[in-house]
Amino acid sequence: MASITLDHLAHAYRPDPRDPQDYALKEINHVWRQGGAYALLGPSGCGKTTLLNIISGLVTPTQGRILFDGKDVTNLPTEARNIAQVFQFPVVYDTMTVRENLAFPLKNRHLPREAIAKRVEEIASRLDMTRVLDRKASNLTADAKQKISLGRGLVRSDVAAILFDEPLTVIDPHLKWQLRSTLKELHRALDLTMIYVTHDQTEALTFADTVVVMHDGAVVQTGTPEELFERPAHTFVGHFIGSPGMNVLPVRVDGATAHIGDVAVRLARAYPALPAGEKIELGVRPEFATLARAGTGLPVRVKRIDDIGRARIARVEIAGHAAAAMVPDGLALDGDRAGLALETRQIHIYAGGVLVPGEGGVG
Ligand SMILES: Nc1ncnc2c1ncn2[C@@H]1O[C@H](COP(=O)(O)OP(=O)(O)OP(=O)(O)O)[C@@H](O)[C@H]1O
Repeated sequence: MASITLDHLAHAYRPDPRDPQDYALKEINHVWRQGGAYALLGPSGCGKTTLLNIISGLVTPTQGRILFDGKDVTNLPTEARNIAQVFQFPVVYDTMTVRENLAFPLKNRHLPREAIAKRVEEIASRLDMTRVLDRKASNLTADAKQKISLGRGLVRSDVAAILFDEPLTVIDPHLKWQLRSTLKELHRALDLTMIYVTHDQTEALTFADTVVVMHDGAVVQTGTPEELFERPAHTFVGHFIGSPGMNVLPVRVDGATAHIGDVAVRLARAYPALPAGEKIELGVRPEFATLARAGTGLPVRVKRIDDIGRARIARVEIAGHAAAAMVPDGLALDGDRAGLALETRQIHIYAGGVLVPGEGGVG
């Protein structure tokens, strides 16, 4: 295992990159801690695979260095990096048994027979594959084959890191849920550095202690699932994480008051120095916005109410802008007029999409 440092790393596929848009991966500085469980989360095309390929050595970055435990590996090939990888689709030897498949990476490293047997049994048991250990891989389902791929990634205890690239794509939805928890348990038990690439927020948030969110080739936030939820560093993170995502409303801010059209909203902090020329927005998650009787809180019009099982969500309009809010049990509405109560401390202000910390704590 190793800590992995990305030092001023950037990558452009075109040979003559000039401006930021030419980079598939914009400059990133990051340390993947030894033993950490990380998710690399972002929509299709945001640069996740490019970054993963730089870590594994399949792509040499245009700029910057990559260090494993302080040693520069930027120009080392994949074989010299001691990385395990699990891809979207199964990579297994069909003619071998499950046991032989799992043992293969260890045999290659010339581990003693007893050590191999013990480790294979352990990994098979954790993946619930003990019963099929002596079956040929070719006779198994796609799900089971992908479990073998996961096992082959996990079986070596000496790897610098395990990289998972959307590993549950081919897995049946029911089993997917179970495997997500299994991977989390395996991380705790095996003490390996794991980097899990996905575009699925549920997968990222269940697996990772730290989530690295990417958007348009750049890392927009690195944090725990709680931090991403409670303090999105970018409006993209607010939108992308959460269901429904964060409300983002254009505002004019005057000290510790935001104005959404002619509706004034009191803020917990003051914003005396917002950059001129940037779009200023207020962000508040629906979970911190509660519908109330008309005449209390901020005036809104209710467009519709969606029942999403665990909660009822009101789709409202505030000063002409759409927003979502929670509907408390027992609230009786009179027509489409209602009030909106916002949790002041959970309101964030963004300039050009980026969180502005604000000053002091008002109220
Ligand atoms: N070999 C390549 N040559 C040129 N451009 C590439 C190459 N590979 C990726 N790109 C471009 O780089 C950008 C980032 O792609 P990348 O595959 O890293 O994103 P991703 O987040 O992994 O997306 P996906 O989940 O769809 O694979 C995209 O605009 C893509 O078109």
